[in-house]
Amino acid sequence: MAFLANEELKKLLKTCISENKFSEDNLQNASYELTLGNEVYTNNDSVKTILYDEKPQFELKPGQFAILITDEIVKIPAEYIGFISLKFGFKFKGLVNISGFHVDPGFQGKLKFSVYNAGSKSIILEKGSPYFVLWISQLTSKLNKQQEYNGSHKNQSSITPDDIMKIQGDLLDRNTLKNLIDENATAIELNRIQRNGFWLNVRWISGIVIGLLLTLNIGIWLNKNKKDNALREEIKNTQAPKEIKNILANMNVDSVIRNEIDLDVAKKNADVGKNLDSILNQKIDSIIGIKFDEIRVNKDRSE
Ligand SMILES: O=c1ccn([C@H]2C[C@H](O)[C@@H](COP(=O)(O)OP(=O)(O)OP(=O)(O)O)O2)c(=O)[nH]1
Repeated sequence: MAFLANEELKKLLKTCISENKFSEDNLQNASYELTLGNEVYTNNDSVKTILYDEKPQFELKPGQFAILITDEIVKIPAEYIGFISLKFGFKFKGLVNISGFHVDPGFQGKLKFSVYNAGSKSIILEKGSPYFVLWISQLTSKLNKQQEYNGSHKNQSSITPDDIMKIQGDLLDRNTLKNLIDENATAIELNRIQRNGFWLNVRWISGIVIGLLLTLNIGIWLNKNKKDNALREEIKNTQAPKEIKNILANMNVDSVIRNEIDLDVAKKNADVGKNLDSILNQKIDSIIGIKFDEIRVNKDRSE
């Protein structure tokens, strides 16, 4: 068994590459370069893509699978065997040949390649460009008719629905995974920011509410204190006996609040020329009267 060199290869392939598609230009270093046909299928698509002269290219994104098919129909006679591969230049870009590497004696048809872009960038492929390499080796003896290839790939000429169904679907390749992780990380970050914002608002609002309540309470307390002081001042200035004044001095304004209202009424109803002191005294007198009675009752009880 020996591999055919350029001259033998040329002689053989002139008849074994059909439709006069053989070109001497494609003979390279004891191999023949096969070109990309007009069909391609990538795993994210629902159907295959037809390439034509106006739109001869397609993009194979990182992490995508594709089925490629040669333009040439190859026939391998019964005393030969073929070996196939991708050209190094495209392998170097990350294009990996997943499919097999041999062509059986007796095979006839277009060759299909299942490829994967393992690189980090998209690979652009174009109809009619030479991406595949074919070597042919001569067997030690010719196979008989029964031994020749007669399998399911005989006379394959296009990418079939069955081929498509075998690789169809989104794959969780590293780029898809990276995108998913990035999207989730962004969603989590947004969620965190929103939650922080919410609690920040809650803190701000509670701070404001607590501040307002404190201010209100302090205001009420100050007002009450002011009133207490005013009442004490009134008591100090009134004509009541000293003993009563001393008792009243320790009283809280709350305990005389009703009288305070009476004082407002008294003030309102007072004649313009009437002395305010006498009005205040009126009120204090009424307090004194009540408290004095209470004190007396309590005193009587304790005695
Ligand atoms: O990457 C490849 C490998 C093989 N072939 C063709 C040539 C080969 O002679 C034929 C059958 O190959 P193989 O016997 O490896 O495939 P199979 O799926 O086992 O075939 P079958 O169903 O005919 O037994 O398919 C391709 O088109 N592409």
